[in-house]
Formats: sequence, C-alpha cells, structure tokens
Amino acid sequence: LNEKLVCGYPLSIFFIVVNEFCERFSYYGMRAVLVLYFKYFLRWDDDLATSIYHTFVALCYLTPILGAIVADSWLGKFKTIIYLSIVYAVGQVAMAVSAIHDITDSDRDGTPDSMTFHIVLSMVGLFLIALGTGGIKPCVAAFGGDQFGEHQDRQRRTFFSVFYLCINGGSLLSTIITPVLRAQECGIYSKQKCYSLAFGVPAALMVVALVVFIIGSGMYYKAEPQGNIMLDVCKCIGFAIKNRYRHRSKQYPKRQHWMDWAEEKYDKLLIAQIKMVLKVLFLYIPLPMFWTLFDQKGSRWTLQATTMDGNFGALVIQPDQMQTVNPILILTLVPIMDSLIYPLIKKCGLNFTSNFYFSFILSNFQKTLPTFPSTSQSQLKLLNMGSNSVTVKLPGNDALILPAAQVYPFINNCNTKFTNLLPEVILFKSATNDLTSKPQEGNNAIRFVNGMKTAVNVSTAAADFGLIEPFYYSNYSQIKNGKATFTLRSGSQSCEYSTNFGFGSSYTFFIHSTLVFGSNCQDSVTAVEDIKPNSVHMALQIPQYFFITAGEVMFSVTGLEFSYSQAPSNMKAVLQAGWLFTVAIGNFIVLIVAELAKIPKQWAEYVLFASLLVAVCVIFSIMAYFYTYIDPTEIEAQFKKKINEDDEDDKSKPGKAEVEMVKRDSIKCHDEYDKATQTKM
Ligand SMILES: N[C@@H](CC(=O)O)C(=O)NCC(=O)O
Repeated sequence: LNEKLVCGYPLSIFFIVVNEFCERFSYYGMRAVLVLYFKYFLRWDDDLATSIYHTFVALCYLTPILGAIVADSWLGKFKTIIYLSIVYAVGQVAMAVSAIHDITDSDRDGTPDSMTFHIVLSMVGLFLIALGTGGIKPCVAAFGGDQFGEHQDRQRRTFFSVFYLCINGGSLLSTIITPVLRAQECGIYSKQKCYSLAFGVPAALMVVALVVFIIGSGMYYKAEPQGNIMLDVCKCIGFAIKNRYRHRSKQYPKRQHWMDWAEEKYDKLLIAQIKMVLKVLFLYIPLPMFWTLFDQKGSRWTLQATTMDGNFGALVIQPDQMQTVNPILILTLVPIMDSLIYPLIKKCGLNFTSNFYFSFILSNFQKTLPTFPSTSQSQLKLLNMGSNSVTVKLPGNDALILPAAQVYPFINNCNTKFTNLLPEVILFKSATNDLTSKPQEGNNAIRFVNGMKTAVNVSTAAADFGLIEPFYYSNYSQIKNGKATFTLRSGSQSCEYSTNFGFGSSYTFFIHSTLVFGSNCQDSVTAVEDIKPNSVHMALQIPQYFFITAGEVMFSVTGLEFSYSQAPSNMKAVLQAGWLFTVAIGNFIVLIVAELAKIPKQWAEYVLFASLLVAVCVIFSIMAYFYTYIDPTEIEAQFKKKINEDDEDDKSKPGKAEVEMVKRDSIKCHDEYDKATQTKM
C-alpha cells in the first residue's frame, strides 16, 4: 500500500477528494440549470422537462453497475476512472455546444432554427454524462477506500466523511454559480440567456478533475482486476438455483444456505463472497424510498419554492437556489456528527444500528391562486372609468354598484350576451389570454389595459409592453420582485407609475381615460390583482431541508462506508454500484408516482410518500437489527489459507481418503464463516 502518509493519511487520497470535488461541481452545476434549459431553450413543457430530468438522474445511477463490472473484472478502477472521465468531459462539452443558439440561428432572430440539432446533441451529451458520471462513481469511492490498509479503519471512515464533504462543497458552489452564469446574456448574432456558459464551466471543471486524477497517478495503490467476476457470480447463483430445484425432493438433506447448492461446481470462497454481497443487497431493498423523497428537492420542492416568497431581507433567494440549503447543512452537520454526536452516542453505549428519518409535510401552497374559469366559462372584468359610481345590471346577476375607477372581476358563461352597458364602463373579456397558473421562477406577470382614447406606450427597465391601442390590452411581461417604475408615453408626453412587487403575482394595470401626462400618473392607474403574491415564505422549507439532510448524513455517509467495508475484496465497486442502484430505483418511483399517477392534490402526494417512508423505516430498522457485521478480509483470508493448505496436502498425499478430508475441512471452514456472521453488530 501507499507509503507516503500525511498526518496518518495516504497522500494519494488528496488527489481523489479534489477529483471528486471538481466532478461533483461539474455534475450538480449542469443539473442545476438542466430543467430550465429544457423548458426555455428546447421549449419543452413542464411535464416533459421533469420526466426527462428524472430519467437522466435515474440513468446516472444505473450506469454505476456498468462501471463497476468494467472496473472489477476488466480494466481495474484506475483505468476505468480515466476512460470514463474522458467520456464524461466529452458529454459536458456536447451539452455546452448544444446550448449555443447561434449555431442554427441562420435568420439571426435569437431562436435556433433547427431545434432537432440542439435536442439530438444535448441528448447525446446527457447520455455520455450519465455513462461517465455513473460509471466512475462507484470506482472513485471504492478506489479511495483501497488506498487504506487494514489497520487504517478509522482513517478510512474519516476519508468517507471528507469525501462526502467534498461532494457537497462542489455541489454548493456549482448550484450558486451556474444559475448566475445562466442568467447572463451571451451570443454572437443576438444575446440570449447563456446556457452554453452554464454548461461550459462544468465541462471545464470535469477536465480539471481528470487532470488532477492523472497527476496523482504515481501515488495510488491500484488493485488488479480479478477476471470477469460478475459473470462468475451470475453463473454461480444460476447454478445454485438450478441445483436446488433439481434436488427439491425431500430425500435430499437441506443445506444451511441456498447458495450452498452451488458447492458441487464452484469454489467455496466465491460462494462465501456471494453470500456476503447478497446479505448486504437484501438490506438495501427498502432504501429506494429514501431517495424517492430526497431527489424531489430538485423537482417538486423547487417547484413548490416558485410559489413561495424568497425575500430574506438583504438576500433574495431564487427558487432553484433553495437547493443549496442541503449542501450547506451537510457541510455543517457532517463535522458536528463526526466529532460530537457519534462519539457521544458511542460513549453512552448506545447501539446505533439504524437511522430514522422523518419527513416534513408542508400543506398545499397554491392557496394564493384565485378560482380560474372552466373551459365553458369566461373571465370578465368591469371597469368604471368615469368619476361617479354606476349601477350595472348583467343578465342573470343582481344589479351591482361599481364605484368610480374600480374594477369588478367575475366569471360567467361564455354565451351570455351583455347589453346596455354605460359608455364609461369597459367590459373587459380576456378568457383566452388570462394567466391560469403562477408565473415562473417567482416572477410577476404584468399587463396593461389602455382606457384612453389614444394609444399608449408602456415600458420599464426590464420589459417593454409596446404600444397599446385604445381599449386594448398588452401581453404579459415578467417583472422581478421589488420596486418597478413604468413609463407611460404618448407622443412626446410621458409620466411615471411606480409600484412594489412580491413573488409570483399577476396584475392587470388599468390606465384611466382621465390620465394627464406630464405629471406623476400614480393616481391614474388602477392595479387589479389577478393572482395574489406568494404569501408563504421560503424559509418554511428549511425544516424540511434540515430533516432530510439530517437523514442523509446519518444514512448516506454511513451507507457509503458500510457498502465498502462489507464488500468482498473483488466486489467493492460492485457493491458501491448496488448502493447507487437504490438511488436509480428511487428516481423511477418519483417518475411513476409523481409523473404518471398524477395525484391531483400535492399534499396527498406528499402524505403518500411520507407514509411509505415511515413504513419502510420500520421495516429497515427491523432488518438492520438482525444484520450481522462481517469482516470480509478475515473470512477471505481463512478461505485462502484453507485452500493453500488443501493444495499442499493434495501435492503430498493424493488419494481418495485425503480428498474426503479436504472436503470435510472445507465444510468446517464454511461453518466457521457461518458462525462468524452470527455475531450481532
Ligand atoms: N447532498 C447531496 C448533494 C446535493 O444534493 O447537493 C449529496 O451529497 N449527494 C451524494 C452524491 O454522491 O452526489
């Protein structure tokens, strides 16, 4: 093993953790803007964008199996990491290129002319990224673990904690930086949101990750691959099942473990190793449910944040930036848990076998949405532009008194005919144009109605509503939260109207017929609130983040180390891949329940997920209680010793009686394995 030690740690792990930091920066940075790229660049709808996003995440956690097989049976971890990192970097570059709108924008209007080119290139890029990030993931963690000797258990545990901190350091920085890069405007012929830069920086970081890993090359301990182990494992399991089936009759004595039915054909060491792996994989069965909830922070929780108020005083948080709460909490909680809580638990003599995790359910945040008209109804607004109140009688409705300069919104059937309205009352009917959902990304959707007899031009620093004809309305424009000043212009005359916006509201501003230019037009514009601003603060998501992150610290950091320490020497990466596979299944559950089942009420979906998780936690606690820790190195050493002794005996005393003895000894050794694994943790 590596001789260069710094403070008791192999120097080589420095390169591994830096590599992980850069790789996770690359992955999470790209992922942070991916849904928005789908929606605003590729122009996909919400459902398609969310489905492809979760499919991509699931794929990233399915490919570890491929990487692990290649590493453990063929190339070894070191070469697998190098080759797949190149694939990964190429994928990131493809994503960055796919986001350059100028490539296909031959008419230079700012929108790509051949969307197919961008879609195909980005899908190829995402596939290569999934192959790369997933393929190297189990290898990097296991390769890091390989750098420690048998006597360095404590250091190896600390390594896995530091490794996790690096993951979250990379994720935190990139989740802050890439949304900022995306918000920049760039382009050759026309300036557009800079997705190419938001993908380009992660691509550069992936190249850095690769270079750092190669620099450390001379210092690593590189365990040799041990043949096509996965094929042997599959064949051995297949044989055991077949053999058991062939001997199903009662006349054959039972064996201690169903894998023992492979003894006729397979090495006892291999059978013992498969038993170790199966034992751990069995324990993994309930785990996907944790990831089902956890990975919704990138989709459901972020969408929920768009319906919330992100004003934190000096800081205004964007909905997608709320995800940074998770890595921030990880960076705080992991050191606290490692240096304080775990030692305290150990001192108290508590057996901390399973980690319980609570989910926090926040109720429906759509309460700020008004009642929208159904497809057979239309939304009408009555606006009294006069200076006196008027009485309005609409068919099928009671007479209503409409005060001066006031708007009365109501919903009615489309085919209702309106007659005898006073000339100063505007009947504003805009069923097809009204916004029927919260504006995106916490913005406010604003439009103007011109009640004047002349056309008016309306603009702000952030948006231009254009020239609005008399008694006509503008399109919606998106305005950020905070104060906005609108300039109303008619010919050479102008005036200003200012107002404050929160998050996620929609307003229709009515310009009075009595407006006089040249002065402040504050009193000549009436604001009608179509959708209330978000009233629930984003800070209310923090407890949710706290609980899920506390669960992650106890469950995921320890799980990574557990998967390494319980794996036989030739299947370390395979078991890491098994652990990551649970994440893939978790994402498929989100896809099925959240995207396909389409539970109408969001709170009902949260309750369903939380209840499932509670049930799974109980099952997992029971399973964890009965799990017995093993020391794979010791078991393997015992088997190897026995095999060597048998070989020696075979050489010196060949004969039937001896063969029988060897067989008996092997079985004895096998019993020792079974006894060794009976000790509870
Ligand atoms: N806490 C997450 C990172 C994030 O979601 O920002 C984490 O540590 N995930 C593990 C990983 O390997 O990426």
